[in-house]
Amino acid sequence: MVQTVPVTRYIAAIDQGTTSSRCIVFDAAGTIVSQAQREHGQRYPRPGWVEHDPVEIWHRVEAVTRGALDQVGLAPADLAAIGLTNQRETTVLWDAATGEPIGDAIVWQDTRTDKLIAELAADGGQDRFRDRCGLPLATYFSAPKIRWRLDRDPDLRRRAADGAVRFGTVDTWLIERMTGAYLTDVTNASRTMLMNLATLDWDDTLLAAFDIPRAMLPEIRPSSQVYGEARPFGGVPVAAALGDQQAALFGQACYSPGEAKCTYGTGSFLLMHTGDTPTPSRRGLLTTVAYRIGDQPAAYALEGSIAVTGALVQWLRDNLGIIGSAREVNELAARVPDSGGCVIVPAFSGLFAPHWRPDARGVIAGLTGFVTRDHLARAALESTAWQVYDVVEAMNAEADTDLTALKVDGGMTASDLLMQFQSDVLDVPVLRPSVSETTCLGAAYAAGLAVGFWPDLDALRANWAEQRRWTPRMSAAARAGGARRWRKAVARSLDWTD
Ligand SMILES: Nc1ncnc2c1ncn2[C@@H]1O[C@H](COP(=O)(O)OP(=O)(O)O)[C@@H](O)[C@H]1O
Ligand SMILES: O=P(O)(O)OC[C@H](O)CO
Repeated sequence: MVQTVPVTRYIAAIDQGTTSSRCIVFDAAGTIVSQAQREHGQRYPRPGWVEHDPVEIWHRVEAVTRGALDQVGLAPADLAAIGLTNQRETTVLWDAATGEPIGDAIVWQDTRTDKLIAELAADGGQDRFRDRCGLPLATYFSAPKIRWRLDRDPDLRRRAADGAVRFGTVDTWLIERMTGAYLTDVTNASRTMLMNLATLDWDDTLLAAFDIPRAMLPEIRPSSQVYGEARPFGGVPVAAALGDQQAALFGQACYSPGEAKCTYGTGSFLLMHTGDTPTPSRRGLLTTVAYRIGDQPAAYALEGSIAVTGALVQWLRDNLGIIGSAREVNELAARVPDSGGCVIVPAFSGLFAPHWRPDARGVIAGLTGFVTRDHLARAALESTAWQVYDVVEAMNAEADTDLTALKVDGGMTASDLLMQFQSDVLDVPVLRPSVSETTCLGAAYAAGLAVGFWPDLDALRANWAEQRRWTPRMSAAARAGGARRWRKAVARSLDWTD
């Protein structure tokens, strides 16, 4: 019998995130073979504005992809496919003929569209488009960012209507650079506020409400499908794209209704798989597409998006200087048994899920002469857990079934204190997998499925292994007392801006 020796044995996943781009090469067991990472610049031209240079992002992506291959002496021919995952909602415009960006990308955190959002919400309320796109009116999503650009440049609007200007989320921008194809994956499209969740196509009512021409939008495609050949990387098939939070859900093998993960980074994002029909939310969660594999029906998720979690730790480091590194927050917090009655609500850019209150601003409540920087460090970590608690409460009520365990990933899961406190306040086990790079892993899985590198979801599920588990230790009375104090602090953060 003649044995065939496979010549391509790896999948590369590119994760283009808010602060950095990374590329991780995985083998068939889902084990990391190599990785490279590079940061890109954050531009803050005015208060509340956040921009990225799309060309710089592309150069970082090129560099990390080559870097990850070079580290272990791999050539593009050793790859079966490339999978892409990306920061979501961030809005790029470029010239259809030249491919050159028109201005910088407007990042998801940017709040310049707050007046436009207030005007749109004045006519029908914040939830007026929820039944179509699953999202509340918020500065977070792409549609208001596109509209802001078109409103300020009549010539741009005219060219956009003629198809001479292209809009894309970061997946679209990078896929066009790699393959020449102009398309978006359905999970990214579901974050624009322009896609209808039922038809999975651009929605004429939403396009009219935001005054955005269809001619400037890409074709919506499944998340796992060969899109084209990556010309700068030896023609390897680009075979998946997913928003980064959906990719983490996929990498955590949450393939059945009720399975959930939370990714703790700059912000934190909890997604629960809800099956193959969209579940509407009446409690401030987002209804979003989880993934779509080829021509199979799409899977949907409920999402609780929290804008500021790890960013608060960075703020303690960079703005207050009470810690020298993110890791140090744990050393301070561990010196005290509790936060000394102090509660931080880090509503730096309003509160996202489940409150959606752009008028909120950060507060430190309960200050007394007793409170030290150790208590502040502890309160900072606890604020992450309480924000996730709010989202889980909404999720339980919405899904009509209580979460029984939470899979976690992301940079903040390095904090043992936070993970224990999270398990305590949620009263469920918190599980961290052996491969913590779930975002890249999810993109690799989706690409691998498209090219037959992995046969099916069962094979991917078999790769998931628990590395660490935290179980609840807190009394019900302590949990209830903490929740009460948290709710009072949240109430004090509201109605701050005019
Ligand atoms: N040991 C730690 N304890 C607490 N927070 C941490 C720790 N290490 C990193 N962080 C926080 O986690 C975030 C980085 O996580 P990461 O998953 O890389 O984020 P992102 O993908 O959003 O850039 C930073 O905001 C940092 O403050
Ligand atoms: O790039 P991250 O990890 O900060 O994720 C950003 C989210 O996709 C925003 O919705």
